[in-house]
Amino acid sequence: MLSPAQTLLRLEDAGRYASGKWLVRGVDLTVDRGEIVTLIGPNGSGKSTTAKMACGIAAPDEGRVIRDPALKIGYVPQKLTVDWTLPLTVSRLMRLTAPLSTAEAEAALEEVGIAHLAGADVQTLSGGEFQRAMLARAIARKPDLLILDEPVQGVDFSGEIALYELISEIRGRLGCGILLISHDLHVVMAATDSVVCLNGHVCCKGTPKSVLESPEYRRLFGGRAAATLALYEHHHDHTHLPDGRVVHADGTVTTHCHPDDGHHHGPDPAALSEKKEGGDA
Ligand SMILES: Nc1ncnc2c1ncn2[C@@H]1O[C@H](COP(=O)(O)OP(=O)(O)OP(=O)(O)O)[C@@H](O)[C@H]1O
Repeated sequence: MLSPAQTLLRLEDAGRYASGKWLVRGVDLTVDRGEIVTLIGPNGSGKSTTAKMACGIAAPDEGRVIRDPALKIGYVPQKLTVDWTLPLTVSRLMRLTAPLSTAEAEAALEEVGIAHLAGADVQTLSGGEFQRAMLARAIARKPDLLILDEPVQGVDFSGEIALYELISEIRGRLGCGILLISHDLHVVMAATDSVVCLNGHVCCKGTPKSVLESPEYRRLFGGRAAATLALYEHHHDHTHLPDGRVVHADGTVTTHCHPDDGHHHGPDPAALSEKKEGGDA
């Protein structure tokens, strides 16, 4: 059970195994009501797999994913499988997978600022408009938890800022928790309460402020510490090979990696795992 009423989702040592390899392992994270938790990490580090475990599309093969069965989840996947040869209006996109009243659809489109595009063909939307339509679809049923897998794809820099501001506003209005996946921590930094960095497992985590201020972070990034983007670019102590094996900094090759397997020589993750200090960073 999730004891504090505020905790919406908890992953405990969660891992997913497929095609003979671990896609991600040892993921511990919680999302509380009203909190934005951001998952960052390089390509293939397990962010989407973690998001799928969080929303129940993929079951963990080890560890646990705990959430109230009655929890309403709004999910924006990284990829959408749609037959684009058929015309699809925004209004129809809203109802593709779930029944929705016209009033609910209109209210959600209004909330994300694209009510005027309800009748537009989805293929004619700009990158920012499309992401807003996806967001509208996810919030239409007033979810307790929003899971957004790279919600700023195809959006330019100023559009990204506007979208993250909108996501923060939605969190305030709905009072929901948000699990956000992003490559661009430099923009998302201001809009997140807590950051979890993945590299096949949890590499480090904490509030953006605590991560930026920690000696471990400064040791990792040196003179670039002020550049928040560096958190995403930092040197991981191992590399994942295409066949699923892992090359560690000491040259050892193993079939998998795990924080406790004795091959990891980065900063003590516990030192970065400071609990929320109160207030948004
Ligand atoms: N169903 C699957 N079967 C086999 N391998 C998979 C499957 N799904 C994902 N993978 C692999 O697992 C790893 C993690 O994938 P995942 O999509 O979670 O990474 P990601 O961090 O979201 O990457 P990106 O930033 O590129 O979107 C990748 O190496 C991917 O190729």
